[in-house]
Amino acid sequence: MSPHPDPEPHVTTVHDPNAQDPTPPDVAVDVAPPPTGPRKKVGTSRVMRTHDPEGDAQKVAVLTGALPWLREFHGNVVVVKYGGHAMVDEECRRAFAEDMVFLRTCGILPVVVHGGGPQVSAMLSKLGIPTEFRGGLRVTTEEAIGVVRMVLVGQVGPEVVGLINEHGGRAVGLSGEDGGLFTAARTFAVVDGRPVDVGLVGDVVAVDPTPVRALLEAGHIPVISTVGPDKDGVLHNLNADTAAAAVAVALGAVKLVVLTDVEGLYADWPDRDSLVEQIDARELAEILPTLDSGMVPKMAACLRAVEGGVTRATVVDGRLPHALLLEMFTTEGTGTMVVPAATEKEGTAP
Ligand SMILES: Nc1ncnc2c1ncn2[C@@H]1O[C@H](COP(=O)(O)OP(=O)(O)O)[C@@H](O)[C@H]1O
Ligand SMILES: CC(=O)N[C@@H](CCC(=O)OP(=O)(O)O)C(=O)O
Repeated sequence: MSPHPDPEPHVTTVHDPNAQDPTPPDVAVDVAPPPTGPRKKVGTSRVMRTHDPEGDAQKVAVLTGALPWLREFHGNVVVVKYGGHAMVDEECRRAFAEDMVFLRTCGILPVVVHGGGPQVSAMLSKLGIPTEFRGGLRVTTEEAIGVVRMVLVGQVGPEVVGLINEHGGRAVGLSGEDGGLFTAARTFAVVDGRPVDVGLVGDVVAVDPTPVRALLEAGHIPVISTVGPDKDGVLHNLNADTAAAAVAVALGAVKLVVLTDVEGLYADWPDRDSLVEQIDARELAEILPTLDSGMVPKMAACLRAVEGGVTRATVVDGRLPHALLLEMFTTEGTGTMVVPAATEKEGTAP
């Protein structure tokens, strides 16, 4: 994998934080006090320091290496799509929550759009309602949409909010039905190049970011559940990748990070040697029709984001604790990064 392009100190972002997303005022984030670390106590009060010059040099390199990225992202929105498959492991859930609090504490504005496909499937099966996916989208009947809403808005959303708050964040949940956030329009899946009816599944055709901006301004971490009404008020099931891309574009995010259960995009799935590190929008658009179902909404979302002005969209392995921090604050990054077509060879902006 080739490294991410080096950040330049003079780099400007496409997004003007002062115009749209004010840097939070001194946000009160209730984080735990810094740990004192494994220091050796002698007697009752004296603490002896062990010398580890190599370890110290590594720590300094990590901290100073993060500086250009901190500068780049500070005051800007980063949309994080937290996939249902990335939520299962306890350690990864904790790491995800810590990462959200880390970003917010650094003055970056994370907005979480959560999935919950496996959790919806589990509930449907518990209720004896058959379910299937076509072209990566759940075929959603009138019976199923109630369950989708119940699971995403009533279960998974509050769980993600609770998780972040347990780790010192101030997350607030909202769904596409709240404050006119999403307007959906019925859409189709594409299977073998042909449109296929999947029932009450919508594309996000309009986003009113006002409620999300209000939460950001008040110092919160918005956590969005992806159901939304169409213009007639009929509730639709929205793929979370698609919705995350729409939110990222509407908020002028600098970055969309999609956390999933695979290292990134494999050009020749399932050949594990074919992991793509970087791909530009033009090439992605070409290969999109050839991809397998799970990756289609994900890569289509990344494409939509960068075509809509988001500087970078990345698919990252959410099973790796703190993969998001690695992706955002190291030059090497991790996962698959989608960049706008025009900047493919430039290699300067982070
Ligand atoms: N070309 C590909 N590269 C990577 N993963 C792929 C590819 N094609 C299909 N997949 C599958 O897509 C899955 C991710 O999609 P999905 O299960 O919908 O994730 P999530 O719940 O995070 O949205 C991967 O676990 C993998 O099994
Ligand atoms: C239309 C459609 O497929 N909606 C998804 C919404 C949840 C989702 O996208 O969850 P993941 O991100 O975990 O896959 C579903 O019903 O499963």
